Amino acid sequence: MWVALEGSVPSILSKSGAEKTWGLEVADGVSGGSAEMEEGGIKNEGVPRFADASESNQGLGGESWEYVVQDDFIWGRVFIVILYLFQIGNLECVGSKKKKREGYNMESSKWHVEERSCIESGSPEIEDVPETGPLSIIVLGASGDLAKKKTFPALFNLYRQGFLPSDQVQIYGYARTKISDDELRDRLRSYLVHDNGASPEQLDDLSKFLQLIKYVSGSYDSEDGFCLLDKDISEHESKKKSAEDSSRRLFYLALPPSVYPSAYNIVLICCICFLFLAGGWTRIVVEKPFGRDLESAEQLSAQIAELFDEPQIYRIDHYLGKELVQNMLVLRFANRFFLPCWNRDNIDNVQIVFRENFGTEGRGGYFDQYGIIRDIIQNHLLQVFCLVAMEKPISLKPEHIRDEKVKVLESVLPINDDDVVLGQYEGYRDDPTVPDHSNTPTFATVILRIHNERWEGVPFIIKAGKALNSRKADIRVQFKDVPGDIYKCSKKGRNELVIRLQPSEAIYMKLTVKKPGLEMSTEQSELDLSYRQRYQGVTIPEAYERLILDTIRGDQQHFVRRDELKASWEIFTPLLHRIENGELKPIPYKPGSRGPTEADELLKEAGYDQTHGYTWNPPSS
Ligand SMILES: NC(=O)C1=CN([C@@H]2O[C@H](COP(=O)(O)OP(=O)(O)OC[C@H]3O[C@@H](n4cnc5c(N)ncnc54)[C@H](OP(=O)(O)O)[C@@H]3O)[C@@H](O)[C@H]2O)C=CC1
Ligand SMILES: O=C1O[C@H](COP(=O)(O)O)[C@@H](O)[C@H](O)[C@H]1O
Repeated sequence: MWVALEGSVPSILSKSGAEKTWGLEVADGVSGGSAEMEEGGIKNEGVPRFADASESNQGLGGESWEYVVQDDFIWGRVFIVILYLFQIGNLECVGSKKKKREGYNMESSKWHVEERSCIESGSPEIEDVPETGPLSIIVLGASGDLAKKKTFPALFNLYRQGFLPSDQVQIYGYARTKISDDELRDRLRSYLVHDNGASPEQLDDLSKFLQLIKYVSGSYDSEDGFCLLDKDISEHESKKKSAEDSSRRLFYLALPPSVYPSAYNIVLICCICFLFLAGGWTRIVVEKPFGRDLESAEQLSAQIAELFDEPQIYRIDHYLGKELVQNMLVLRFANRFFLPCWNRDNIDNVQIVFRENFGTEGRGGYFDQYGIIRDIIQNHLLQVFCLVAMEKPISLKPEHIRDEKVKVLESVLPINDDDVVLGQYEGYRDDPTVPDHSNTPTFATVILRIHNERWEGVPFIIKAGKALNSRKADIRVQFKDVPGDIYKCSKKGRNELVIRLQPSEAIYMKLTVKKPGLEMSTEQSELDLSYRQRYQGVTIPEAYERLILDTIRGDQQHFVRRDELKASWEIFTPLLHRIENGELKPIPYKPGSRGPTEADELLKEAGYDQTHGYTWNPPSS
């Protein structure tokens, strides 16, 4: 007999045969329920759903896993969950609540705002729970690069600003590496404050913050480490909780994506009892790249959807946490200037550009499996593209915004090979972890074309490259020439709105003015909103800091929804497969250059008119 629990899968993954079985072996006697096969995978209906092994859920076509419970610890939890469910009485009711809560119509593959409003009122673990009470932040992969460079520093900054009060928060690092609490703290120290230049106050905060961190060593395919982790979390919760408090568990997967499926399992075991009994919430943050192409991304999405509700899943894209990316919708929709001219009648072309002046630097092995399109374009730049090109959402509700993002992604036409230039910097293959004949692009320019009323005919030129001549990311909206131009402005250059995402955040508008003096001549100048100058003394938060805070607050606006992810992979998968099949080859370029000259030619062909003799320099003070 097998029991499948909604959103909850017990311990121990063991590979099974051709069938995927989410189940938990229990004593005979419980029966009923059914597994329902729907698009994108299996949805568990009702909580819990009981099914014989013979009628267990069918696989998704990929690898299959069987969950088998191995110890009393889990048994205890299952028993408690069943008791709880009987206590609340109506199992069907819970199941339908879940369905509404998810708001995802599997038949049409669409999210429905109406249903999502049920989420707001009907999702106890997301909306109805006060955002107070013990908060456990669990960083899986705590020994890794992302954790030390981004996750823990972001947590430290949040702590310093009072968002992680020590009377509520405990931070856990989890990884296989066998180190002590203090060893992890020592590893992190230099990433949290600079050795020289830290104030006594910072150092004091640092030592208090480090005391909030505990480390648990364990694997993802046995329950030992997890049991320890869970025990610790439960102790923390019972110590810090008062009667009205709820428990909050945030799992941050700072792990290679290949580990995700087994990590979800661990996370679930951690949550199963507490979720039902303590009335708190569990959220899970997953990093990009989420899949390698449409099929693998959908498979990962189906796996995670079997275990968690969409409102619990935070697919992080740190570009969505950057100040000027977050400003994009404000700029577009809160300014009368831009509303009437943001369209094909006025805009000639749009560029979204990411450049780095260093190569893959020790990450060659990882990078070579993905390439620049998967590393930067399919996620970071495409998210920026959505914010530039989407229609105005009905409101600022996360679902309204994400609905518009999906719509514009779905309006992108298939990419034409003539609209692509790929490059690979010379020396990339010298990295011992990169194969000698690697066809992986480290540079790409791709033109996206949108088939809708606003943008028909306007090329969106998306460019990203490593080992180029500078490090910057910006959005460049180039306007058309002035009709009936009496000043011959177009000879000097077109109007451009530039949003400099980094470094030196700025928004500037290139425009034609009269050259000061006695003569009547024109020149290019700019209206310049340089953040450093305009917002002196204001610290711009790090992207991760902002996004982690959003996860604690339960705000999904700046996270990627499942259907967004699918639509983004639909755009790039055919191109990626052509590259993998060797149908498209990267052109070599010199490190420190602008990339292949063919990319500049493509830019010109697309209509971009470069302003010669004009450069914008960020103000020095
Ligand atoms: N690093 C970065 O700057 C960025 C990373 N990301 C994403 O963040 C995630 C983590 O990246 P990063 O920290 O660089 O990755 P790492 O390669 O540093 O891996 C993180 C940790 O995961 C554990 N790990 C590695 N391989 C396995 C395995 N096969 N099975 C179980 N555990 C494993 C290791 O810990 P241990 O051996 O101790 O268990 C390691 O310390 C990835 O999805 C990456 O794409 C996204 C943006 C930027
Ligand atoms: O996700 C990634 O982003 C970084 C660039 O991030 P940024 O915030 O410094 O612009 C990139 O270096 C890395 O290759 C990629 O995985």
